[in-house]
Amino acid sequence: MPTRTLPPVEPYIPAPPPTEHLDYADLPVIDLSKPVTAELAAVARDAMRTYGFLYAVNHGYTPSQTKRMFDIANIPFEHVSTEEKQAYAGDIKATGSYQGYKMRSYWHIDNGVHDQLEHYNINRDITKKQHPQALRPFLPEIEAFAKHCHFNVLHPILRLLAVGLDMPEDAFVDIHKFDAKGETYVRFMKYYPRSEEEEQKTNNVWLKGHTDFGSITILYSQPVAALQILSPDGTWRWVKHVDNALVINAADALEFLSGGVYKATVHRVVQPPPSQRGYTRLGVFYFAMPDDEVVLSPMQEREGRRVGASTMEAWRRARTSAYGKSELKKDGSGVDVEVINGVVVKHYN
Ligand SMILES: O=C(O)CCC(=O)C(=O)O
Ligand SMILES: [Fe+2]
Repeated sequence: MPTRTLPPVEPYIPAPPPTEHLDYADLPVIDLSKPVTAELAAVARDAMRTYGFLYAVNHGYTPSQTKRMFDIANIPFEHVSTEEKQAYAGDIKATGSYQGYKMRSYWHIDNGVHDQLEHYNINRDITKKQHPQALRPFLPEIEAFAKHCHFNVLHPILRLLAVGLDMPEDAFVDIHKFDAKGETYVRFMKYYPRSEEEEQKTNNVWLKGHTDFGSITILYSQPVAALQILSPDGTWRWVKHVDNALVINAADALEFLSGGVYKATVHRVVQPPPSQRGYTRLGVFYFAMPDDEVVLSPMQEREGRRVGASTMEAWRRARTSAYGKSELKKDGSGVDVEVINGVVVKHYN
């Protein structure tokens, strides 16, 4: 086979790891090169039942393949003009759909302070939308990346989580088809340092505590400490960077479908520790969700903690439109609450 020369890309240089000692969450590790066995399924099940988070290793990309994806992920932020970004911005709140740029300042965080982060979101069907000029040479690699996430990570994890509930191995896989109508997508995300005033007014919160609305979120581990999860004991703990590992979390749709067994765990993004301040923070994600027409009710008879009954399409549109608006009500403990499609959704500081 002839070897293809890949288009050159400017390297993205990430921040060095933090020098501080941080209180890290102790998350279980799943080795994706191992076959689906009852033992491995039990580890995945217990992780998703208690923490709602786990690490996956040996997913099949070498460190240099992963690094190349981070280099590509930086392009939409650093090599596209503001005018061109605006032309490719998604109308997220009106359409309830993430496609294209989420520009900086689009969301309200707290006390009049808006976010300092940009996304570029790409449906796994990369032909659904046009993309900025600078990204076009890399679309074949982005498409291959989406397939890698879908078939080499998402499906194996979903198989373990189905077996963990004594369901047929493909019960979740069958409602996460690559070619079905749905919004499972790749996200590139860049956070920019904020002013001291913004830090103070938001209590150092960059992205409020939330659950993701899909089934599984896949995050490519990166060195800037900022992601925290709300642990079962009620304390926020940092997520530690593990080279070439994936941080995987359960989200709303999986909680609904599993009758509340798998927890859509609350997580947030805060100002990094002092040794990493002043750096940008680049993220690469795959946000997976069931196919649009799937009804989000328990697939087995179980006592659900939280049960939704809308379709995935209705749920994702409602959650996406609602995010980052300013007029939220606080509950007794100061947490912002809103009711979406009959389900209470909270946003934590
Ligand atoms: O940047 C991160 O580490 C997490 C971002 C996140 O939680 C989200 O985009 O839903
Ligand atoms: Fe999230």
